Formats: sequence, structure tokens, C-alpha cells
Amino acid sequence: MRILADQNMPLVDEYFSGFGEITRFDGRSLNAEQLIDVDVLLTRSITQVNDVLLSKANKLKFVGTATIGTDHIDQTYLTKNDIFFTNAPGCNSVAVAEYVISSLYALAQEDDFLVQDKVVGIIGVGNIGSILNTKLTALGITTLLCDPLNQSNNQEYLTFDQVVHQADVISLHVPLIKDGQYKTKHMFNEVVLQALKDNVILINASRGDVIDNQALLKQMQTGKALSLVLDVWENEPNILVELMDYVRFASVHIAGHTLEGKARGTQMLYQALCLENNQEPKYQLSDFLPQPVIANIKLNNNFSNQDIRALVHSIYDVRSDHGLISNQLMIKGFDFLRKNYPARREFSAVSISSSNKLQTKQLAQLGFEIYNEEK
Ligand SMILES: NC(=O)c1ccc[n+]([C@@H]2O[C@H](COP(=O)([O-])OP(=O)(O)OC[C@H]3O[C@@H](n4cnc5c(N)ncnc54)[C@H](O)[C@@H]3O)[C@@H](O)[C@H]2O)c1
Ligand SMILES: O=C(O)[C@H](O)[C@H](O)COP(=O)(O)O
Repeated sequence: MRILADQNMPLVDEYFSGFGEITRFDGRSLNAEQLIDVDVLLTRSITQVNDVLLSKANKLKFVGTATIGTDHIDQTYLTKNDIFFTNAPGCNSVAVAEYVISSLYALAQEDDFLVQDKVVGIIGVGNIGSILNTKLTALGITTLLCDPLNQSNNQEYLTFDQVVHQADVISLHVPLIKDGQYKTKHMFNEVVLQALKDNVILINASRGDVIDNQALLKQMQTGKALSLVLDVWENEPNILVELMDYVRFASVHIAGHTLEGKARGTQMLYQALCLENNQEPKYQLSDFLPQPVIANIKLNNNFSNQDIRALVHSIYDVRSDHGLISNQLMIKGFDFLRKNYPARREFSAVSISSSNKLQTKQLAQLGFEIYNEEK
């Protein structure tokens, strides 16, 4: 079996070498010639998989993207050509939710507010939005949910307009849908942006095109008071650099890039290929994840709600990502910063011990491991 895998996908040799010969490719410059005689294509979000790329793919039977988003894949073409397709739903949901929590705490610290005093609107309540909702609720934060396509799990849902006008924080977790009734491309256009309340915190870790970046720049240039947290941008990797000046925390589409999130993506493709080939999976994530720098933390009795911020930021502080893009974007470029993103762990890599039952429960809901019997 010949396997072609994106060079930015971790653990490909570890998971896939048993299946055959592996060749790595640059996700931005993959071309049709490279697909000749290839059986399995493993991509990330930056490769457009369509009729042009696959025009010479004479043997291709399996396409997997180690991502949640699928807007780069022409699934109709794959179905028509009898090519199996899978993505990795949920692989990096926890990472994105933790990115939002880290951002919120960083703004709370810099602007001197309590996260519990903010109402957070979540637009798109699928894998990521639901996990974020659980974590925010555990912290005592009120959430407003909007998802016209997902009215499940006994939640109260509001309309887009209600959420956008009532929330102090708006966090976007929709897929990119380019047209139709539930279109999300430019969901935040000039009109919506203009109507936002002053001082709203707008967080986008979904897809760049969900916010009209030119319209957003125009609003900010005319003095609109918004706190912007942007992980994703229109036209990556050639983003609208002028917008950066107005962004409180900017990053290079890495909200999902924890070690766990990326490795889970590879593992899900491995499991799908095993299933397709009637093989029992041999490996699991824990076989390959390194020990975290901080593995155990024992909390003392004085640990308070306020200390959760410090705990969260000891695992992941979004400001380190902002530092990277601010200092190095123009020198190194967007893709270089993504490829060389420092190792980041999820809260679950850290085990917490506390004698306070309520606190232990809250931290468990936030995603930390608990290592005493008080769980
Ligand atoms: N920044 C990153 O690193 C990163 C990482 C992972 C995923 N993502 C992006 O986040 C998106 C969401 O991920 P997910 O796993 O939660 O996906 P998901 O499919 O589980 O959830 C998306 C939710 O959005 C809802 N939705 C669709 N159209 C909507 C609309 N018009 N208004 C409101 N809700 C709408 C859907 O019903 C669904 O429940 C992905 O599609 C991907 O584009 C980004
Ligand atoms: O959709 C996703 O899962 C994410 O956006 C994913 O993390 C994108 O990152 P990439 O595949 O480009 O590394």
C-alpha cells in the first residue's frame, strides 16, 4: 500500500508504517502527479482535495483528513469516484475549548473583570461548542446557545440575533458553509459587526471566512470598541496584516493544536484505515504521548476560584501565541509558525489533588485529571 501523508501530521510512521510505504508532502503544494499509484491520502486542512488534485489518482481508495473541518474536501467527488472518506470529528474539540477559556481568563486579568460576570454566547453548539458550554458552566459562567441545526440535548437555544445582542462574549464554533439557508461565510458582515454592543469580546476559532475581515478592519478603524480574539483568518496564510493591530490575542490557526488534539486526529484516521482493512487497531494515544512538564499539582486549602486563572495559564496562556505571531509573522510567515508550534498540552495532562470536594468536581468538569479519591 502506498500512503501519502502531510508533513505536518504527527505520528504517521508510528501508526501507519505497518500498512506500507509512506511518503510525506507539503500541504500547500501537493499536485496531481504526486497522487499517481497512491492508495491512501492523509491530509490536514490546508490541502484542497478536489477533481484537479485527484485527476491522476488511479489507485486512490482512502482519503482521511486529521481535522474536524471538511471545507477543503470535495466529498461529492470522492463519493462519485468510490473513494472512502473520513475526517476526525472531535479530535481537537477540547483544545479549542481550552483556547477560549485561556483567552477569557487573559482578558479578565488584563481588563480587571470576573469571568463569572460575563454572559458568553456560543454560536455553533456541536463538538466544540458543547464542550465549551460544559467548561464555562462549571466555572459558573452563564451561556447563551445558538444552533438552528442542532436542537438536541435538552438545552435552550436562542436565535442568532438574540445571542449576538445579549452576549458580552461571542465565541464562534460553526463550520464554514458557503451558501444556503445556514450559510456561515461572512455570518459576521458589516451590518452585524456594526450592530454589536460596545466592548463585546468576539472570539473566532472556527474558520476565518465566518467574519468578513475587511468589514471588521473597517469597523475597528472607525473606532468600534470590540475586544478581538482571532485564531483564524480569511485567506490564510496571506492574512490581512492590518487587522492584527486591532486584535487583543491573535494566533496562527492553532487553537486545536495541542499534542493530544493533533495526535488524536492521526489516530482516528489510523482506526478508520484499520476498519476499512478489517484489521484490529494495535496502537493507542497513550503509547505515544510524552509526559507533560507539569504532571501533578496538589492544591492547598486556600485555593480559590481566582486561582483557577493561574492554574489554566500555567498549562496554556494564549498570550504566548499572540507573542509568536506579533514578533515573527513578518519574518517567518504564517505556515512556518504553524509547523513549528511549541508543544502544548490539554488540561487533562495534569492531575490535580485537592481535599475540597466542590473544587475537585469543578476542576474535573473543566477537564483536569483528579488523582485523589475525592473525585
Ligand atoms: N481553529 C482551529 O484550530 C479549529 C479546530 C477545530 C475545528 N475548527 C473549526 O470549528 C468548526 C466547528 O467544529 P466542531 O467540531 O464543533 O464541529 P461540529 O460539526 O461538531 O459543530 C458545528 C455546529 O455548528 C452548527 N451550525 C452549522 N451552521 C450553523 C449556523 N448557521 N448557525 C449556528 N450554528 C450552526 C452545526 O449544527 C453544529 O452543531 C469546524 O468545522 C472547524 O471549521 C477550528
Ligand atoms: O478543522 C480542524 O480540525 C482545525 O481547523 C485543524 O486544527 C486545522 O489545522 P491543520 O489541519 O491545518 O493543522
